[in-house]
Amino acid sequence: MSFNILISDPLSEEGIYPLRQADNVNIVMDTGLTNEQLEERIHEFDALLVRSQTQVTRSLISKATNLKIIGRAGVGVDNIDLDAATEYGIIVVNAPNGNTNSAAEHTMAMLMALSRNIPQAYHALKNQKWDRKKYVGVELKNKTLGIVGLGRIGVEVAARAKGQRMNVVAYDPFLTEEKAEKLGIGYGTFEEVIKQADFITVHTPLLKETRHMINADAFSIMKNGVQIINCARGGIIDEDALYDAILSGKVAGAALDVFEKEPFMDHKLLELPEVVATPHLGASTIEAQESVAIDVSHDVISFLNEDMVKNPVNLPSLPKEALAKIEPYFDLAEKLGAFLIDLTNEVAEEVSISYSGELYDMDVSPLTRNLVKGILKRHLGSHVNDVNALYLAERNGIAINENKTSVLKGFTNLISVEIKTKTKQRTVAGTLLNGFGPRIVKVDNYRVDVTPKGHMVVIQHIDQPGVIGRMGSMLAKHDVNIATMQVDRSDIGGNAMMMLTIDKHLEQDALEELQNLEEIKEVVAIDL
Ligand SMILES: NC(=O)c1ccc[n+]([C@@H]2O[C@H](COP(=O)([O-])OP(=O)(O)OC[C@H]3O[C@@H](n4cnc5c(N)ncnc54)[C@H](O)[C@@H]3O)[C@@H](O)[C@H]2O)c1
Ligand SMILES: O=C(O)CC[C@@H](O)C(=O)O
Repeated sequence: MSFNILISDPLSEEGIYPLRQADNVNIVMDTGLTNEQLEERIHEFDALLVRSQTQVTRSLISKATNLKIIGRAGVGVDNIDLDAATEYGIIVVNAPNGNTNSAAEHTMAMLMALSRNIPQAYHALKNQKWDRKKYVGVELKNKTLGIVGLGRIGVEVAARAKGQRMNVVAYDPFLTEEKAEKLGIGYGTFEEVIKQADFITVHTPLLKETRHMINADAFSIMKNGVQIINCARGGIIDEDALYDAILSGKVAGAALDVFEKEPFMDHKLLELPEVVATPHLGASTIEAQESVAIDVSHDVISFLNEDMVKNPVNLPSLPKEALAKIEPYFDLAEKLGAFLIDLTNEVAEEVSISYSGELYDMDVSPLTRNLVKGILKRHLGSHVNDVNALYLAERNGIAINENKTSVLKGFTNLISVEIKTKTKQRTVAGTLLNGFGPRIVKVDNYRVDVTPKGHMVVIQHIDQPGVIGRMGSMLAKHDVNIATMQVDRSDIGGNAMMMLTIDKHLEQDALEELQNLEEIKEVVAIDL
C-alpha cells in the first residue's frame, strides 16, 4: 500500500529523512498553499505534516476524506482543531520533546535581552546613538524569577535561571513540594508566585484556563517594575492589559516571542520601547527543527505502516511496557464487541464492561476503545477507529460503563460485556488463553469455548433429543460444513444454546429454515 503525504509548512529536510527513506510514500512539499488550495487538495492525502502556520480547521478536516494522521512538528497543537480530528477519526501526533531545549534557551535569551536592554541599545547604536545612560540594566543575580507552568520547558528554564544565581519560584497545578525541592526551587499559588517575582515567564499551553491568565488583575498584584516574558503562546498574556501596564509603569519591560494573532506586525505593543519581540522563534534552531521533524516523521510512518505511534495527542498513550502487556488483548476486545452487536442485531444503548483477573492491574482504556469500536463498526462503518470510538459512542447516546475486579475463578483474565439495546440484554465473556489466543468462553449464561474468528452460528433451542441431528442435516442440505460445535443447557429439557463454527457465511434461506424448526427459538449468524 502506498501513501500520499503533504508537508504544508517548512520542515527540516534532514528531519524528514525517515519519510524520504520509506519506499511506500509519496511526499508533496508545498508550503505556499492558500487555505482554499489546501481545502481543495486535502482529499488526496493520507497524512498531513505541519508546524504552527497551517491552520488545520474543522472545515479543512471535513474535506480530508483520506486523511489518517496529522503530524505537528512541535509541541503546541492549537493550530489544529483536535475535536474535529477526533470526530473524523484522524490521529494527531506531535513532537513534544524535540524543541524543549531551544525554547528554554530562547527564553533565557529574552530574559537577558530584557534585563540589559540589548535590542534597544543595539537599535540606537545602529541609528548612530551612543547612549550609555539610557540603557542601564539590572542584574539577574538574586532576582526572583516566577515561572508559571513548570512542564518540560519550565523545568529547563528553572535550571538555567539557577545557573544565573536567580531565586526561582514556580506555580503549576501539578507541582508538588517534593518536585520543587528536588529542583531546588520555591513554589506557591499563582498569586503568591507573581506577587514576589521580579521577572515572570509563562510556560503553559494556551487553554481555556490559561487564556489571559496574565491580565489586569494579575498585573495589579505584581511588583512595580516587574518584567514579563512569553515564549509559550500568545493569548496567555492579555495584550491590551500588558500595554496599559507598561504605560502606567507597573511593568518595566516585556519580551514576547508569541502573540494573540500571528503574524504580529501592526500592534501598538511593538511601538513601546519597553517591548522586546521575536517572531515566534523559540523553536527555530537547526537542532530543534531537525529533531521535531524526525520525531513526527517516525510517528507518521509507523502509524501508516503499523498503526503505532509514540506521541499521540488525541489518544491517551501508554508507556511501552504497559502497551506491550495490554496489546495482546486488543483483538479479543474488538471481537467481543463485534460478536455482541451481531448477537443482538440492534443498536446499543448501554455497554457495561468488566475486566477481571490480571487485567485488574492494567490500564484497560485501549481495550474499551477497541471493544466499542467493534460494536460501532456494525452500524457506523469502517470509519470508526480507536481515535473516535468513544466520541462516537457518546454522540450516539451510548453509555459505556467500565469496572474492574481482581477476583476471578478458573481463568487468569476475563473480559465480560453486557449490552443493552431497546429490547434486548445479552452478555458475552472472553479470555486470552496463554499460548492459544482469544476465546469466547460464555454467551449469556452458557459456557462455550470458541475462537472468535470466521463464521459462526449461535442457536437457542429446547434441550431435546434429535435437535442436533435435524440441524446438522439441514445445514448439510445447504452445503454448510460444521467445523466445531458446542452445546450447553440451563437444565435437562430446558433452554439450551448451540454454538457452531462453519466454513462459510450462513445464507438467509438456510437461516430461515433453521429458524422454522419447532425446537429452535433463535438463530443468529455471526461473521467476525
Ligand atoms: N515559542 C516557541 O516556539 C515554543 C516552542 C516550544 C513550545 N512552546 C510552547 O511552550 C509551552 C510549554 O511547552 P512544554 O513543552 O513545556 O509543555 P508541557 O506540557 O511540558 O508543560 C506545560 C505545563 O503547563 C502546566 N499548566 C497547565 N495549565 C496550567 C495553569 N493553569 N497554570 C499553571 N500551569 C499550568 C502543565 O501542568 C504543564 O506542567 C506550550 O504552550 C508550547 O506550545 C513554544
Ligand atoms: O513550529 C514552530 O516553529 C513553533 C513551535 C512551537 O511553537 C511549539 O509549540 O512547538
